[in-house]
Amino acid sequence: MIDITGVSVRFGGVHALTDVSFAVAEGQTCGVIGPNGAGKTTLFDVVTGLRRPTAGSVRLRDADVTSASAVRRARLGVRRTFQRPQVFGRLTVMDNVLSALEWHGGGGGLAADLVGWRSRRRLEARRRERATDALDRCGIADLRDAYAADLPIGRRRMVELARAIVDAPSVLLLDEPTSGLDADQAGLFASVIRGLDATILLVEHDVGFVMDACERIVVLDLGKVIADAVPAEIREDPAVRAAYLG
Ligand SMILES: Nc1ncnc2c1ncn2[C@@H]1O[C@H](COP(=O)(O)OP(=O)(O)OP(=O)(O)O)[C@@H](O)[C@H]1O
Repeated sequence: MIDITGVSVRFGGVHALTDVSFAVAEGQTCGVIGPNGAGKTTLFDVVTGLRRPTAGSVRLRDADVTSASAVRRARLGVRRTFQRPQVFGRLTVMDNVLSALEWHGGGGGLAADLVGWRSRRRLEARRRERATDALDRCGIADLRDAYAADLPIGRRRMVELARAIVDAPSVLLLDEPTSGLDADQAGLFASVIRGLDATILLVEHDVGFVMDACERIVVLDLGKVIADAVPAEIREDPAVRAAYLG
């Protein structure tokens, strides 16, 4: 589902990633851990199309997307959240989530102008239903009319998650999802992603959360994969303990 083969990224003399290869099977949740500067964000940028690798290839759902734009990957069902939640501060929570459906031809935009008002109203009602469902699942239905800019970071993170899941993503990349969340919110976050029918790649510093939420963990250190195994094995791996877990 996600196939990363021989990916290297250089920034001048810095080798951010060196010959990174691993695959995530359909429906699997795979954690990526490693110390600061290990290359985790660069890897996400390569998978989502924000950065072209210096070498290697990326395949998503059997399509080689190494040279594909971020927009094309989004059309294949790839969604992402960021270390600092990316939401529209001047839109309400509901509009933030609706806008994630808008561009996809989910009933809004120019296409909607071509259909009669009855169909349009039906499509609009369907979009609102889907957005409401995403807000419910993320525990922020009561905040639907609040402006995103007025929310604390934990809530903004849930708005970003609602935006990411509203369109039933096939591939979801989560960059430090629990940062800024309290224990209850992190628990809710874990249960939301567990309920998704998506292949998930997750970067996270909270090792407990990763061990709990992921079926598999890839460990990066200085741009290289130093381990790739199930959580129990990762916990016992001497190289991982030395580099990261301590
Ligand atoms: N745009 C850039 N220009 C130059 N060097 C960069 C750039 N982006 C990242 N790097 C370098 O590449 C390496 C990997 O960085 P990256 O941000 O991917 O690591 P990370 O594992 O996500 O770190 P963190 O946990 O701190 O977010 C680091 O040495 C970083 O300084």
